[in-house]
Amino acid sequence: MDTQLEIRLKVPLDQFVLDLEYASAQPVIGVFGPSGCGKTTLLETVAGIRRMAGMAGVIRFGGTDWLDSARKVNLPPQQRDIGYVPQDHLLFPHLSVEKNLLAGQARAIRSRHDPEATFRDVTETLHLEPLLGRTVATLSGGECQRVALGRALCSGPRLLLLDEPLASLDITLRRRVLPFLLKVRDRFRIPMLIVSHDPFELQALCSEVIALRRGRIIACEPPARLFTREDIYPMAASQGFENVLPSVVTAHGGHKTSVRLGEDGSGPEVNVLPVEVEPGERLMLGFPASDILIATARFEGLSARNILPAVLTDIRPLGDRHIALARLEGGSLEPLAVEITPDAVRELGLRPGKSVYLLMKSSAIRAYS
Ligand SMILES: Nc1ncnc2c1ncn2[C@@H]1O[C@H](COP(=O)(O)OP(=O)(O)OP(=O)(O)O)[C@@H](O)[C@H]1O
Repeated sequence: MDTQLEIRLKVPLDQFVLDLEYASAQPVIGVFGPSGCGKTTLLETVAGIRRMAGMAGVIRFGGTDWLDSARKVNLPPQQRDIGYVPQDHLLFPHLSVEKNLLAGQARAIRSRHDPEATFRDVTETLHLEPLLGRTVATLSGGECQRVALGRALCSGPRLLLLDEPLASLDITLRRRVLPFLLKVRDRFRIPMLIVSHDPFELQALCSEVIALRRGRIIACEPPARLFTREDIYPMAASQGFENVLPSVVTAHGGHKTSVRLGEDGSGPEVNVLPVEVEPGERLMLGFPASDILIATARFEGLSARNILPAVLTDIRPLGDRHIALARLEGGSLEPLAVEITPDAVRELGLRPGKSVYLLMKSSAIRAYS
């Protein structure tokens, strides 16, 4: 894959220097890290909104230099072909949804796209048709986020920059708006750079995640691998860690929905509580690391509906617990993180390479359509 985004940057801040070297061809890149580590500064610098004294380096996207301080190149935001959705969405509150979307379109600088077709596509993908005549001031938080995303898309961007796209929403609403982001990713296939402190969102959306600490990259990996690292997991698990896996619905009815894990549904079968979906549709599943049990034998007479053979790939001490990484048999999924006590590790003789079963109650698995 050719490098799409290249960043070599030094930006002096209050307490430290944002100091990065990064190049990637990944389509959807996440930026993760504690508050104040430089995530928004990075995004705003890529957008061309943040222009600070002492800033030096190169930002190149798709072969175009957006910033090259040595050559005194620093394109203004409107020449960078970006769609930027800031944390507080900055919609025009007294204008209708339609006018807000058209304002995005008016900002398009070169028309590589058909603005009317894009408008139709965006409103349909984000289910904005019923809202077009409403003024923004009357919308809910989740609706505002969808409009802000729509406005950014209507400008026909080559790169979407999203700053904590769901952070202003409560957890229930966040999980309801996330599927729209997934639809945007899959429908428009525009590269994205997404700042978020939510490992769930980043696992669901991104192919690669950068972890920052005090302005420096401390890790850069596919999300499932990044969040299960010993130095990242405690940060990612502060509110409980969920393994996120895509799946394809195989059957729906009665008291359960059955899916097969994996983007293409080639992984093992799992049962979840009933969800309003049709066979063939995709579901994003969340498996809380603290709700998965490990067994060394296949016991009979358990109420858990999911008993999946797996192989342990690693066991890592993390403070008062251990995390075991277990690769499910069948398919090519990343290993799942399972929280377990040191006593259980010792008494069950758990070690990398050991074959085990993962036990999951259907009701412990969260499904998002
Ligand atoms: N204009 C500025 N001049 C100097 N320092 C700044 C400026 N803006 C922000 N900073 C400092 O840079 C650091 C990074 O801020 P930034 O907003 O990029 O962090 P963040 O990771 O996005 O945080 P959060 O998750 O809380 O939004 C902070 O210590 C902040 O005080």
